[in-house]
Amino acid sequence: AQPGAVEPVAAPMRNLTWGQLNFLHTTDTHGWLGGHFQEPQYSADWGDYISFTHQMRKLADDKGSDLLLVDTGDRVEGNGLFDASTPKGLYQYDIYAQQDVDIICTGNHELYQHYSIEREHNTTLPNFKENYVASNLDYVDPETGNRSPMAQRFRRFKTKNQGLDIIAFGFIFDFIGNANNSAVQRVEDTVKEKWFLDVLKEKPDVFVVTGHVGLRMEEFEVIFKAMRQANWHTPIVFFGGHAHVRDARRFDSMSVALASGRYMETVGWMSVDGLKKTGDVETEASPTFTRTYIDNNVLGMYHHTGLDESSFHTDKGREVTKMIDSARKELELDRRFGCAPRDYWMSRARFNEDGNIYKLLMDEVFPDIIVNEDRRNESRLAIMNTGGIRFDIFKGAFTRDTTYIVSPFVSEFRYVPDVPYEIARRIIGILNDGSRIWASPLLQSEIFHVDNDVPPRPNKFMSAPEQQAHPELKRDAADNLVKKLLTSSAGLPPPEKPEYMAEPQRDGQTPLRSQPDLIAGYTTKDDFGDDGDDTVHEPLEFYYQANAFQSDINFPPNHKEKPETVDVVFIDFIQPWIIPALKFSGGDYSDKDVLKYMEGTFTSKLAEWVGENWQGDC
Ligand SMILES: Nc1ccn([C@@H]2O[C@H](COP(=O)(O)O)[C@@H](O)[C@H]2O)c(=O)n1
Repeated sequence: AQPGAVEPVAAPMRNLTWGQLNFLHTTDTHGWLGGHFQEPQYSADWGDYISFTHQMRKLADDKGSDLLLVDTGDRVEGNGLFDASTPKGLYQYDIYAQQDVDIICTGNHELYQHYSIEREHNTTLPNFKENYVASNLDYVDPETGNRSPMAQRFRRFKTKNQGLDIIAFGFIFDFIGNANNSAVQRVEDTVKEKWFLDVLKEKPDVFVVTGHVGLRMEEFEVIFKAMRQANWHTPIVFFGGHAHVRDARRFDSMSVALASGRYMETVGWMSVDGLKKTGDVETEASPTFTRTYIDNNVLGMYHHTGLDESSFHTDKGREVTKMIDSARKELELDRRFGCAPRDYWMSRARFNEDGNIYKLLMDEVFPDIIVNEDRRNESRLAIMNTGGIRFDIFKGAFTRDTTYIVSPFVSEFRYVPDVPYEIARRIIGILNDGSRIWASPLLQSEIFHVDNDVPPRPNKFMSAPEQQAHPELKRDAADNLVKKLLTSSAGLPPPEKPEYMAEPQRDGQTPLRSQPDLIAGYTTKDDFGDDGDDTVHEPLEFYYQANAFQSDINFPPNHKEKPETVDVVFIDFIQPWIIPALKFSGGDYSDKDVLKYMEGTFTSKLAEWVGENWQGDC
């Protein structure tokens, strides 16, 4: 682990089950190759992971089984190691490439910016060559406009020890926010293509579908159905991501899916037994599957390899730890901007309660930072999506690294000037509408005049991915909240507590407080049961948050008086929802009415604010 990281402590562990074919899975690492400095249970770095995979491959060789490494994208954006350099990723791509990943695909974060698509194309692709698979993603040459597959559409290979015949795919969900030097083909169209249908006629021992796709998203369903229609008898193992959660799903008796969390907190383990090898007597495979979510720390890695501090680490692993350490120094990631006076949580505190990160932003940060000198005296509503905040703030040092961990995006503030307050006040309620209005194609065409070909963009995409993946159990409560929001006069969440914020959700987990020494962490419940986490944890609390939050700035001091007009200021990412929300509120606005509000990104403004306001000791 990195120097300065807090040491993990031993915790009750569950063992891994090995099979004929085994997988280690990373996803949504978002630049956290240095591990977590303030959370010991996730403190292993990419160098430790390299040592771990080396030792696990040796174990596989000893057992005569096979081990494959999979990564399902979103390797970039979300940590100083990627975001703090100019250009972004100056050190990250090289550090990441020290790992031998057998199957790798692309996430949406590799595609938001023109620049990161170029890096994917000219750096990650050559680094991983035939291991990179892009089943529904094309690269568009910015000079010629020519469109060609980002990488091969599928990969066929034999495993090292048993010669198992594998056909692997690499999908991305139907993402539409990509820069124009890439093109994502809809999954439902891809599975009708000749090349895909031809591959399904083959009879490998296993299909491996990697995808930057949440396990419960429709895209995996579509792929599974298309595959099973063409091929009834081949086991299929899916590896997904994007949702930032630990999850496993059973599609049928021969097909399962695994998702392995986020931010290098989790290394996913999947084992498959009962496979039939090509050439075996013509009987059907009857595979069995196991899954484990490994907490990313060296004590767990020692446990699973049966090694210790003196025998576990490899030269290459140590070398990569040094690469990370020196990159962090070059980037001055430990430079302290201020000291957070307490913890601020994204979902471990209620939306409107002290200690909630959005409340901090609404009440303290926005009124200071959302200022355009020429319009300083105008009343304004400043709106941001909760998904724009990516991580909690822990009490203690707030560093250059923390800034990017909390807010990695290059988003800026825009505004629509002089909107009648009667219209503007309704926006926040509509953004947080828990009913299905945003998903209605009729509403899109009739009210928003959006071309019917444009798929609706559900408003939950403004919230944090972890919440987007959260079970729909809160829909009724969310609808009630919306009704209140739409009828409340300020458009702000009403003062009384909405039902769905009243009690924490534990993701259906069993409380384990009977064991006093447990560290709080993931207690996953998936289609396999509730024994998936390698470390036995005390459950974390989870409070549902709104999609977007709002600060009323420079309002008349007497709260009963309301301004005639306000500037509607918002983070650029949510423009696709702001304009329809304005229309829905009775305002005839379009993208043409949107102007830049001020210089600087939210990220830079947050860092300045911390520097000016959190100058205590830590
Ligand atoms: N510029 C951006 C980009 C993304 N978001 C938020 O992130 C969510 C997607 O996150 P994944 O890591 O799962 O891809 C998206 O739904 C937004 O909430 C953002 O706020 N600004």
